[in-house]
Amino acid sequence: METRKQTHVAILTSPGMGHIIPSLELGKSLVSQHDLKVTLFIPTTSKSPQSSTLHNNQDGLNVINLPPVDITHLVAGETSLVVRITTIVRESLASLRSIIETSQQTPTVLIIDLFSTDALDIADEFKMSKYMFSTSNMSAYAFLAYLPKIKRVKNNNDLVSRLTELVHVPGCKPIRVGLLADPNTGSYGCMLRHVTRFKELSGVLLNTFEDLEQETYRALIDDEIAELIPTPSVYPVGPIIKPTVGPSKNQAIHCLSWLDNQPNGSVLFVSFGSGGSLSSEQVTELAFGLELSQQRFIWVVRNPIDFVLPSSYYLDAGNTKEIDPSDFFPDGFLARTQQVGLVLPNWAPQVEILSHASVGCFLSHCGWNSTLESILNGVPMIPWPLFADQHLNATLLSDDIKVAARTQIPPGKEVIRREEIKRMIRLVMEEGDEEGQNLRRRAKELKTSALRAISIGGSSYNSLCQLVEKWNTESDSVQL
Ligand SMILES: O=c1ccn([C@@H]2O[C@H](COP(=O)(O)OP(=O)(O)O[C@H]3O[C@H](CO)[C@@H](O)[C@H](O)[C@H]3O)[C@@H](O)[C@H]2O)c(=O)[nH]1
Repeated sequence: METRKQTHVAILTSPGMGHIIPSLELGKSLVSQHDLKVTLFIPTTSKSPQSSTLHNNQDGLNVINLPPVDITHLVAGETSLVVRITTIVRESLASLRSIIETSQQTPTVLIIDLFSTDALDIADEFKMSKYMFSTSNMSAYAFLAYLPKIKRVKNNNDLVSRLTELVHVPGCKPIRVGLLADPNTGSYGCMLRHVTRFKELSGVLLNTFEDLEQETYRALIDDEIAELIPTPSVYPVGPIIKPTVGPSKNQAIHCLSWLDNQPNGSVLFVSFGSGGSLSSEQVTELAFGLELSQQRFIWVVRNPIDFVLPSSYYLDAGNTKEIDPSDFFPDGFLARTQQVGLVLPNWAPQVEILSHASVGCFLSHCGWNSTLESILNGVPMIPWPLFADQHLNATLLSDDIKVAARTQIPPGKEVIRREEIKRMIRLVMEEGDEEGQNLRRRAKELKTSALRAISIGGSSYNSLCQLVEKWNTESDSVQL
């Protein structure tokens, strides 16, 4: 009997670990659980980190780093990250097209991410079905899908005032416009261009699960509301998170063995995602806040945004030193906290840390991957949003899902003071605090419900099966 050819799915992610990591995990799961053939395309620049760290050792999954593109002349002076990322993707499309054109088995499905909608033209050319993998939460997606419906503004003054305007996306909690798409930056127009192409998609895979965002999910599948939010079919398929990621072995062993020696639930993990940095003043306050809280901690530290490297750094020929926290920490901080704290420069094996029994709380910038990783490991959070969807995620976690402390982070660029940081940490970490107990209980419940969603027969598992079946049927008919 002739065996059917595996369905070939292409995934195009925009560069940035927050998108690459979940896209890779989606690819792995389509290969290992659903027997598809997957090619993941990653646009790069000469400055891109080597994604060989992304553990690709699976038959059926091909990870292709597209040739590096140079966008410096195209975005000179442009500060918007969204515009930069969009440009990198757009400049990589010629390479993507030629790889697809010459591939032995043309993919029948193309899954893009939010910043890759320009690739939909290639999908049209090669008659591939068009899907998007949204790496953020469902409310963010609903908001973006609704964006074209929001009345356009006339001038710059209007733009500024709209930052704080509440948008009532049907069926969802009101969202401040500026939280997701700052109309004062180039990102707004660029985002609008991406979201107006959502209507071309056959479906959107969301890295979340039904039980986590029930209200929004109901709105998105409600026929009446669908008239108002121009969105294709949605498929919550998450949490899709990575099991491990690229730290050097020594670093992993060191921090994990340090955790082995700490009591259960006693360590606060502090990290701001793949690119988040604080100001020097804020780093100082956080250091003192940690010290005042008298809790154990692991802190993944980056050079502060406004930090000027010491002159010795430039004088040192061939300097490979990337970061030395003692250059910017308060005097004596490392010595005073060495019995209780571990400072890791730049990067840590986050998932391993979060899954360790000694970790009791995650102080996080609330990137959606970090959020899902915390949820899947039953760890309550202290939200410290910095940019993009993170404020929205933080509100969701504190007010709706109730797995994160309610923080009093001042609006704008104000600094969070050490006393407030100490208060938040103690609230979650100390045994006796009722609010902390509730958060820990809720974190356990969510872990159970997240695990249920991705297990065989669970809502996310079924959603993905439904899609795969559709893709297989379509692919079979192409091959006939
Ligand atoms: O030291 C580190 C730091 C990060 N990570 C991993 O890197 C990923 C980071 O992703 P995320 O938590 O989502 O943060 P960002 O990198 O900031 O992600 C971008 O993309 C996300 C998904 O769209 C958005 O929610 C964020 O706001 C946006 O900044 C996670 O898997 C982490 O486990 C590590 O393994 N070690």
